[in-house]
Amino acid sequence: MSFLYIAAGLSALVYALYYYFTRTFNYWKSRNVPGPEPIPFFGNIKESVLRQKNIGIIIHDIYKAYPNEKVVGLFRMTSPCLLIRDLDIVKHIMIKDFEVFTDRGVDFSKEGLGQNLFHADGETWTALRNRFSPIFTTGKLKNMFYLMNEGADSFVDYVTTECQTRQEFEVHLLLQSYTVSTISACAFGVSYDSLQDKMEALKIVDQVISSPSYIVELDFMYPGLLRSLNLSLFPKVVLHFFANLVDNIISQRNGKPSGRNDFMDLILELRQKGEVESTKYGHSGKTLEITSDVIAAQAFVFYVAGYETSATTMGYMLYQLALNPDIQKRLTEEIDESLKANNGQITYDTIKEMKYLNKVFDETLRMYSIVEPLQRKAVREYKVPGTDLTIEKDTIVLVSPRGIHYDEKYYDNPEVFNPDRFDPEVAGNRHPCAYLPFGIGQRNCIGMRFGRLQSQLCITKLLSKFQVEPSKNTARNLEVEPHRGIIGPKGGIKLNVVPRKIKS
Ligand code: HEM
Repeated sequence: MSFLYIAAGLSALVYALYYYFTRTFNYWKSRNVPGPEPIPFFGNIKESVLRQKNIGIIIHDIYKAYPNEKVVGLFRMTSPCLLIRDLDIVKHIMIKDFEVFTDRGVDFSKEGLGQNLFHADGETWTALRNRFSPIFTTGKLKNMFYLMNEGADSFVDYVTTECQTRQEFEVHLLLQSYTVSTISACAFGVSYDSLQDKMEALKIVDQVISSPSYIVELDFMYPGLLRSLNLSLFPKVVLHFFANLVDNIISQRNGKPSGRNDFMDLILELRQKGEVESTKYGHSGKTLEITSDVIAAQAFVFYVAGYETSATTMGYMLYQLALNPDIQKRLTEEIDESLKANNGQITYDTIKEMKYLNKVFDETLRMYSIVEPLQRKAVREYKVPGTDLTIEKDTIVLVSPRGIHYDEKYYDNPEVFNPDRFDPEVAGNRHPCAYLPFGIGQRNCIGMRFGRLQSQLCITKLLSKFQVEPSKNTARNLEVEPHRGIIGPKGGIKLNVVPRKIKS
């Protein structure tokens, strides 16, 4: 008898759980929005939750499966969200109707580094963006260029020494040593004594950030939970690391700019000036005091967003150059000419003037856009233009740059690496939302110019002395790492780095 009770109790529990974890699954059907069939608990992102596929690849697969749809309804766990495929709707959401989509929808505890530009929403984001935009201007970057230059020179010295004993490198990791040192110098004025120290610091922060944590999935299941429980996306060790780093730098500089012109100086300058006038990103209605917490949160986001994105872009770029020697030759010729014309010096302006370098860079990010998918949250009800659909307040909308970048409607033979797609006449005829590696609109990447500059400078210096070639271990079919939140090569990128025979 008791067996029957237990069996009945278990069945009721299973039914209750099944009901709970499928309760929303009629959401898109009832609104006539097409989309893939969700499965209990996981919705449409099971392989991402099980760390078998990167979330960016899953969203790209969904994009491909609905070639004739403007929008597709899907479920991240049990939460409905809408994938936007149509570029005119993308333009409305990201640019024209931005006031409805100011939020990214991953807001969390303010004390837990949540007051950073990437994750903050609402008035905090508006105030932060108004405040911090002035430190990313061309003038400020030019002042910082000397710091990047030093970093690139010491990186090339390091490669030169290493090349005496080996040819093959895992270039993704190698390039991270450069971006970590550059971002450390440009953001915090930290110069480590040796490359080994940099790699150690990188490993610690990187391991902590990328170690398996299911807090993101918790946020998918219960949007807003993290903020209401005052939880952070990041472990305490990361919070303490950045809080201590910032406190030390501020006290070393006596709370004032030191003249290094790095980000920390610029933030301290802002703090001295008091409130900013600019309201380009809207009226926040609230004043934002630049406290140590706010500085630590920006230091954190500049650090994380600054090293990995650029190192990954450069890694993929070298990979494609190794596989396409004609393109590498053309780029090397441009670099050699530019160096010759400028007495061997590379400046901010010479980088900007290297047209082919810029095209190779753009084509790399077309094939390998790093931040996938883009995300916004509707802050109020919204009628989706060109459809009969009205989305509710708090609906998350997604855009798949990778889906768009590999769509034959916008790019012929998208699997082929062809920098000439970015000839100004060709690129100028494309829809403004057909190329989105840095996002688009008012909430696009604030560090775009910094990321381009540090990557292009490093590639220029490296290719002025070395060439890259496939090695016997170079993967012909690079897979995307499923464990990380952004796009990156699974197992790294192995290439031979060979000193060039420079003609005298
Ligand atoms: C190749 C390098 C980089 C790539 C591909 C990249 C890409 C992106 C993308 C796609 C976004 C989201 C934009 C959107 O939702 O519309 C973003 C946001 C952001 N990026 Fe970057 N990024 C790069 C470098 C950097 C660097 C060097 C920094 C800082 C030093 C940085 C800081 C940020 C910040 C703070 C945001 C959030 C902006 C906001 O919400 O207001 N990024 N980035």
